[in-house]
Amino acid sequence: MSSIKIECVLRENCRCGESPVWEEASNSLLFVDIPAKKVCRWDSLSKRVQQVTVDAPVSSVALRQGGGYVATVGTKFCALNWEDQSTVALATVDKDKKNNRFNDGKVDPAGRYFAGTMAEETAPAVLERHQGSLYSLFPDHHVEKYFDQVDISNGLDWSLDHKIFYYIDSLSYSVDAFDYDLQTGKISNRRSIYKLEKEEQIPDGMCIDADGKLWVACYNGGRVIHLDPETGKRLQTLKLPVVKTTSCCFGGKDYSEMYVTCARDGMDPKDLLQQPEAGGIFKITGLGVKGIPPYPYAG
Ligand SMILES: O=C(O)[C@H](O)[C@@H](O)[C@H](O)[C@H](O)CO
Ligand SMILES: [Zn+2]
Repeated sequence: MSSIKIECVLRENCRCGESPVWEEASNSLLFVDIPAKKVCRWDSLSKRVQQVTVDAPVSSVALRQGGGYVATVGTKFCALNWEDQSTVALATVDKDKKNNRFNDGKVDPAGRYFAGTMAEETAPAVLERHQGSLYSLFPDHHVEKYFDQVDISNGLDWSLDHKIFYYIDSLSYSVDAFDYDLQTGKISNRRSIYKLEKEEQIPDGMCIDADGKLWVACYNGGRVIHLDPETGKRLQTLKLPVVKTTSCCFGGKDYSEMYVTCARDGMDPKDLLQQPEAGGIFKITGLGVKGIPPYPYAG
């Protein structure tokens, strides 16, 4: 019998922590604080955090084949050199939409960096609707656009056989699936596989586990829900002591631990007093399921 343990391992006071990614080579968790324009790297052994500050909101980070990282900064896909703290733009999207920025992003099993955009928020989940699009940066640095009319482009991952792409547009309150062609990176046949219940609030970041099941962080819901994408059933709910849970990934030894990010922005002083760990990094152990390593960007 495994017993689930949920603990805050880092009190980072992120305004909006997001995009947790495990880097096995350094035993570290990478994540971003979007409005603070920071990419952070928490060493799970030394418990120290390093950070790189960039010049625009940074909404996701990913590993890069051959070393270093890639990140979505403002409306740019960028390469990030940790040593000299420099970023180099690889491509820019939404040039005609000055109020847009990237949001969540993740690399597909073939090494393409997928990320979507949204209009900048005036308050959490308050924004001009339908301004976002979903894109991917191919290894040769060209960008493909999949669709527009997105509200808040969020969680994404791929099935273990690479034949399905899972995607969340937060304000649809739905987890969607597409058929996925790994060779071409094309998506088709969009359908909903899970509609959130009212108390689950807003679906945000997401990851897949080694059994092919999904874990979805629920913003304002203070939880991560465990979904079976084949039956559309919720299998489990993990409740956290913070309400603005934003994303999750597996990491640690053999990817047996789950890491969860969360936000502080949008909380009033009373809530912040009651949730002193808001904006921190949570580790969940004893889930009895493992994750899979993140794919590195191949360009
Ligand atoms: O992290 C994100 O995905 C958005 O940038 C955040 O602002 C919130 O999560 C969003 O408001 C919830 O819908
Ligand atoms: Zn998000």
